[in-house]
Amino acid sequence: MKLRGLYAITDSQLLAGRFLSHVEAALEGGVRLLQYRDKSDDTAPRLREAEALKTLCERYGTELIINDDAELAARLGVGVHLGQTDGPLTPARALLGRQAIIGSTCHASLDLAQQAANEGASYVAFGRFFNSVTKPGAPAASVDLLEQARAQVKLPIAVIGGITLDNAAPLVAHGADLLAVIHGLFGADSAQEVTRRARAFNALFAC
Ligand SMILES: Cc1ncc(COP(=O)(O)OP(=O)(O)O)c(N)n1
Ligand SMILES: Cc1nc(C(=O)O)sc1CCOP(=O)(O)O
Ligand SMILES: [Mg+2]
Repeated sequence: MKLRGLYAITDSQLLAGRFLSHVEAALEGGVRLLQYRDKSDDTAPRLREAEALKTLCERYGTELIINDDAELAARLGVGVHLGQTDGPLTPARALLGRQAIIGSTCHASLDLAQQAANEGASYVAFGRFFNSVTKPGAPAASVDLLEQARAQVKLPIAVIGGITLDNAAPLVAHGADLLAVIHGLFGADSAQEVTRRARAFNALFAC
C-alpha cells in the first residue's frame, strides 16, 4: 500500500459548523490519508466524530489516522499519529497490529526519523516547513533536510506546516511523499473549493 499524495488533517475550530461537509469534499478530491486532530479532552464527542469520519473514509477508500490517541485508534481499528510527547511507538505498534499505519513527528531530526523507523513507524513526518496559522510555534525544518531524509530513511516522508498550493511543489520535488495540510485545504470558503484544492494537491504527485 503506497503512502503518497494529500494527507488532510482536520481542525475542530477551523471546521466548526462544516466539519463533515468539508471533510467529505476533501475525500471527494482524493485524499490519501485523513487525520482526525482534535486537541480537546471531550471523550464522547471525540468518539462520535471519529466514528463518523471512519464511516466516511470507508465510503471513499481513504485511510483514517487518529492524532495523539492510540487507544481511540485501537477502538476504531485505524492508524495513529504520535508526536514526541504522545507516548512511545513500540507499544502503539503492539496495540494496533502490524498492518496499522503509525506516523511519527520527527521535527527536523534525521536521528528521530531513524529511531522511529527502528521502532516500527509506517511514515515519518518533518516540519514545520512554512509559517503555520494552525501551529505557529512548531520547530522549523528546511527543504534541504528532505533530500538527506530521502537517502537515509527507508519510509514514506510526510511534510507539514503552512503548506499551500503555492508552496507545495518544491517539497514534492525534494522527496516528500505525503503533503500534510490543514489550513491550506480546509481554510477554503466552500466545499467545492476544498475539492478543487485536494485535486490540485494530488496533481503535484502526477509528474
Ligand atoms: C502528519 C503530522 N505531522 C506532524 C504532526 C504533529 O504532531 P505533534 O508534534 O504531536 O503535534 P500535534 O499535532 O499533536 O499538536 C501531526 N499531527 N501530523
Ligand atoms: C499540527 C502541526 N504540526 C506541525 C509540525 O511541524 O510538527 S505544523 C502543524 C500545523 C499544520 O497545519 P497547517 O497546514 O494549517 O499549517
Ligand atoms: Mg501530538
